[in-house]
Amino acid sequence: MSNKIIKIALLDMYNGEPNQGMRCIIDVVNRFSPVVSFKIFDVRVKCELPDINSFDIYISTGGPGNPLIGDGNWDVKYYEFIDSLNKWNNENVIKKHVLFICHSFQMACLHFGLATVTKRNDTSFGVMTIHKTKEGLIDPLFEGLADPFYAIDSRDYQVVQPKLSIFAKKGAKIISLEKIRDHIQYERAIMAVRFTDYFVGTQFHPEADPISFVSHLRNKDAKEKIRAMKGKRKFRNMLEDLLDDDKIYRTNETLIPNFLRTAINDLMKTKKMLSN
Ligand SMILES: NC(=O)CC[C@H](N)C(=O)O
Repeated sequence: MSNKIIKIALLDMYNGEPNQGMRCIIDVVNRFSPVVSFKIFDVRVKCELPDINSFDIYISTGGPGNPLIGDGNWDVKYYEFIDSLNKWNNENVIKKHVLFICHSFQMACLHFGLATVTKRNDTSFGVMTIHKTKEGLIDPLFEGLADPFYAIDSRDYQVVQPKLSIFAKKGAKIISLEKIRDHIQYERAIMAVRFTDYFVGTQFHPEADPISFVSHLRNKDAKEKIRAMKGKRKFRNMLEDLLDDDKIYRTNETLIPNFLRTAINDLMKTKKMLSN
């Protein structure tokens, strides 16, 4: 790995399965290449986790399957690693910044005891509207995004039933929610949480770009499944949403860049402070 100032660890949670997430995350991270370098860790297949002393920023990806179940090995090590990052932040001036995406977000919510994770009645897949909460309106992660904004969602599970007393005790905040579904009696799922000043997570995929979505639809079975699920008109509307500059492109160009910029600025400031 090169000597660039800021080191990013990508925690690959895809369990060896083909996915669009890794390419999209690498694409966004590479926009910061003058100042950052990155290394990938295969958490679920190889049980790989980084050395905490060697990396500044961590992005933990989405992944397949039930977030409540691991193999008793990688999941235990993963949770221990998250605890060690948290402990580090409580004890050190130079902080470790972490972004949890989708599967990792669900696991983090469970681990911190903030909410329940249940299986949805149906798969959520496509371009969704994401609503900022009052806290979300002022969170730097969403700066430059409208309310609501748009994101790609791809999941069978949901984070629901927040334990508000635990949120209050830990200082965690719900920063976005699912769309309001008037005619359906379901609880709105939690779509993003600020766990601490340095840990934040989203249920949706902020890394997704329109190309990744279209590539997924080149698989005939996937396309048919989604078209059947949504109906022809909604499916076509979704394709149109993909081309809109203010929707998926905007989220891709804004959210992870906000996370990285905030983290890089903080790291440069504290590192400089210590070297003075
Ligand atoms: N894309 C994802 O990370 C999905 C998360 C989880 N496996 C679910 O189905 O809800």
